[in-house]
Amino acid sequence: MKLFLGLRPRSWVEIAGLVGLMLLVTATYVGQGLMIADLLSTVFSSADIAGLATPLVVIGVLQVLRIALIVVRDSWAPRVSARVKEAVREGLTLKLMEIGPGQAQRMRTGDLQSTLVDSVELLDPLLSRFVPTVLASVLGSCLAAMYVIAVDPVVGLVVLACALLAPLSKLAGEKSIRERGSRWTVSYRSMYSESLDAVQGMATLKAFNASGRRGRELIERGEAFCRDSIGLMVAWCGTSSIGALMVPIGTTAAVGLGAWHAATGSVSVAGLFTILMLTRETFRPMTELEAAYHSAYYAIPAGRAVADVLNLEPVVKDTATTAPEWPCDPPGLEFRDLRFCYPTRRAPALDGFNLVITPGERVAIVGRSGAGKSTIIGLLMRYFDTDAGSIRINDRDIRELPLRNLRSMIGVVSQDTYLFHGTVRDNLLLARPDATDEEIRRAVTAAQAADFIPRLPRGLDTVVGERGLKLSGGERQRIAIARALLKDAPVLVLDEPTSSIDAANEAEITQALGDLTLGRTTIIIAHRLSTVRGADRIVVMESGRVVEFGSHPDLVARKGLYAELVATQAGALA
Ligand SMILES: Nc1ncnc2c1ncn2[C@@H]1O[C@H](COP(=O)(O)OP(=O)(O)OP(=O)(O)O)[C@@H](O)[C@H]1O
Repeated sequence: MKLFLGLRPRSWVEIAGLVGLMLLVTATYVGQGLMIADLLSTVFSSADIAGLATPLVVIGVLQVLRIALIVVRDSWAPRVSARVKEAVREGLTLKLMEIGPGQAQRMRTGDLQSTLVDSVELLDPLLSRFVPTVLASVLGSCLAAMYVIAVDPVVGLVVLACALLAPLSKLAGEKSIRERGSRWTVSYRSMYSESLDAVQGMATLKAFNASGRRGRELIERGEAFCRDSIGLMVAWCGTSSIGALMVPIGTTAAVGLGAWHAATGSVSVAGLFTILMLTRETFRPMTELEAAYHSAYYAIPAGRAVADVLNLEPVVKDTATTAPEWPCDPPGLEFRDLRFCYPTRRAPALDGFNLVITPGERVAIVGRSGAGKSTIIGLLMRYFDTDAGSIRINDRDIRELPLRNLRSMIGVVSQDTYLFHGTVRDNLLLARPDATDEEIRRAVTAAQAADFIPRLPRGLDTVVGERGLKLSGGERQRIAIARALLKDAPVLVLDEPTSSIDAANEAEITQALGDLTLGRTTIIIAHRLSTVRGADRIVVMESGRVVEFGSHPDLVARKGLYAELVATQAGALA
C-alpha cells in the first residue's frame, strides 16, 4: 500500500484515466450484449427486417470504438507504469539517503541493488495491468450485474455473488502465496547478491583457485531459485482455479434460472436474451482479471520487497529544527560516558568511553583491532545514536543539531576512500559544489596531488572509474585530502588515512595531512603508531574505553598497553 501512498497526484490521475478507459471498454461489451439481445428478440418476435438495422449499426460502431479504446489503453498503460516506477525509485532513493550508512550497512549490497533496480522493474505488470484491472473489473462486473438485477433480481444477485466471489476466492490462497513469495524473494536476492559478490571478487577467487567451487555454489543457488519460482507459480495457479470455477458455476446458474423464469413467464423472451448476454459480460472482466493476475506472479513479491525498504525507519532521527550559529573557530569536543552496542551484537563496542578534546587539539586514538576506535567516529557522525552518554560539540549535545549541520562541520579522510564513477573534478566538487577553479587548484596543490593530476589523460576531467579503481591507493588518498581541504570543516577525522599507502608516498601524504590539520580540532585514528607522533595527545583504548592517555614518551615510560603496542609493532618490523 505504501507503494502507492507516495505517488504524485498526476500519477493518480493517470491511473484513474486508465481505469476509466478499461470501464469504457467494458461498457462497449455491455452495449454490444444489449444490442445482440435486442436483435435476437426482434428476430424471434417479429418479421420486421428493418428493425434489425439499428442494433446492427450500433454493434458495428461499438466494435470500432472498442478497438480505438484498446489502442489508447495499451499505449497509455506503459506510460502510467513508467511514471509510477519513477516515483517508486525516487521514494527508494530518498529512503536510502534517510536511513544512512549505519542501517544500509546491515543489508547486502546485492539485496539493495536488486530491490532498487529489478524489483522496481518487476512491478510493471502490477502497476500497468493488475491494479487498474482489479478496479475496472470489479466496477465493470458490478455495473453489468446491476442491469441483470433490473431484469431478473434472483438471477442478477446470483451472477453478482459469483462475480465477486471469483476475486475474493484468491484471498483463500493469500497466505500460501505470501509465504512462497517471500521464499522466492529471498532466493532471488541471494542468487543476485552471490553473483555480484563473485563478479566483484573474481580476482580473489582466481588467486585462491576457488572459482570452480564458487561456480558450483552459484549453480545450486540457481536451482533453488528455479524450485522456488515453480512453487510460487503452483500456488498462484491453485488459487486461480478456485476463482476460475466461479465463472462456469455463475453462468450455468444464470442460464438455468433464466430459462426456468422464462418458461414460467416471470421473464420475457427479450429479458432472457438480456440475461444471457449480460451474464457473459459480467464475467468477462473477471477473465481479464485472471490474465492480469497471472502476469503479476513475480510483481507482488517484488512489490513487498520494495515496500519493506520503504517501511524502514531510520535508526537516527533528525529531530533538531533550528540550525545553530556556527563559529569559524575549531570547536571543543566531549565524549561523555558513551555506551554503545551494535544492533546485531551482544558485546558492547563502547563501554564507558570518556574523552575531552580542547579546541584545535590533535588527538590520536590508538588501540588493538576491535577496541572501538571507528565506532567513535560513526557515533560522532551520527550514523548510529549512543545507547547511553552523549557527544558534545562546544558543550552542545550533537542530537540538538540538524544532521546536515553536524555533518557539514566534520571532514573525514578514511582508510578506504570512496571515489564515485565520474571525473576527478566531480569527486572534488562533492565537498563543495560551488568551489571555483582557483580553490580547486589550491586544494589539489596542498594535498600534494598537483604532480599526478596533470599526468592523467584528461587532468581534472579524467574519469576515475568505479570506486576510483583506475587510480593507485596513494592517488585516491590525495584526492580525498584535497576534498577535505575544499570542505574546510572545523573538525577533522583522519581514520587511518595512510594505512594503504607505501613508504614512498607516506611522507608526502603525512605532510599534506599535517597541513590539513592546522587550525582544526582533529581526531586521528591510527594503527601504525608512527603516524600518531605528531599528535598533541595520544589516547589508548581497550574494550570500548580509554585506558591510557598522554604523550608518546610518557606512554612509553608508563610501560602499559601503549608500550606493549609499540613493542609489538617494533618486533613485527624487525
Ligand atoms: N557495523 C557493525 N556491526 C556490528 N558490529 C560491528 C560493526 N562495526 C564494528 N563492529 C564491532 O564493534 C567492535 C568495535 O569495532 P571498531 O570497528 O570500532 O573497532 P576498531 O578499533 O576501529 O577496529 P580496527 O582498528 O580493526 O578498525 C568490534 O568488536 C567490531 O567487531
